[in-house]
Amino acid sequence: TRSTRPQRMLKAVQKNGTKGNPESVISAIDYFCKHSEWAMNVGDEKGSILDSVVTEVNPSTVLELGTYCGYSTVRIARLLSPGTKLITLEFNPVNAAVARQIIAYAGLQDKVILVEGSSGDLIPQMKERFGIMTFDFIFLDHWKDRYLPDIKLFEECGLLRKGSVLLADNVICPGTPEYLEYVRNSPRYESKYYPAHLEYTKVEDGLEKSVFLG
Ligand SMILES: O=C(NC/C=C/[C@H]1O[C@@H](n2cnc3cncnc32)[C@H](O)[C@@H]1O)c1cc([N+](=O)[O-])cc(O)c1O
Ligand SMILES: [Mg+2]
Repeated sequence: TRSTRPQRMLKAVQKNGTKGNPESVISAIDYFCKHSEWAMNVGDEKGSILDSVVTEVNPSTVLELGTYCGYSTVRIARLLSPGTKLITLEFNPVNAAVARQIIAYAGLQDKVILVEGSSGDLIPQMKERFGIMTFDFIFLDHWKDRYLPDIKLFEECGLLRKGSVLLADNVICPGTPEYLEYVRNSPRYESKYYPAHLEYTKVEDGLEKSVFLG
């Protein structure tokens, strides 16, 4: 059967990237998306904002929802301090298989735990399966109608602490109106919008950073 876009993206990484060099993997994916096929990676513009927030937080416990091809996984993992690992959740096995290879090509496999499954099922298992008490940093980039139910799940499972940072992609395009309304109106979060553009386009989009106040 015909290859998938993630599989074609992996080929481009193996062709144009340098093994063990995360920056070259990021550049190879951005080049592929700009010159061959658009894909829903967070991209270079929003990716730089992601980088700055990760660097500012310098998290010890990290969770990503929606690995897709591993582009933002590589962006985040390359910035983590030695010994810190990020957990990333992906329920499409074909995408997960591509992401594992892209993460390994970047040489970051020892800093990433990719778990296949849905966030709704896996979030309640974080404590028992991975010994996580609370997350310092969470990147939301999965199905947009899952952002709100999953943030409520984080609260119910006691996975947030005073100062936990949630960074959400696509709050304008495709948009996550219910999530935005929740974090911007809840007294339990301090929220800030980072304006940017939809990856590889001129369409308005941005990231919402929400700090849990305890
Ligand atoms: O739809 C978008 N992203 C959804 C991402 C989806 C990816 O996360 C996984 N997933 C989903 N819920 C999951 C729950 N649990 C685990 N994996 C999950 C899916 O298997 C897919 O690999 C999107 C769309 C546009 N766009 O312009 O259209 C732009 C973007 O930046 C986007 O992020
Ligand atoms: Mg996105």
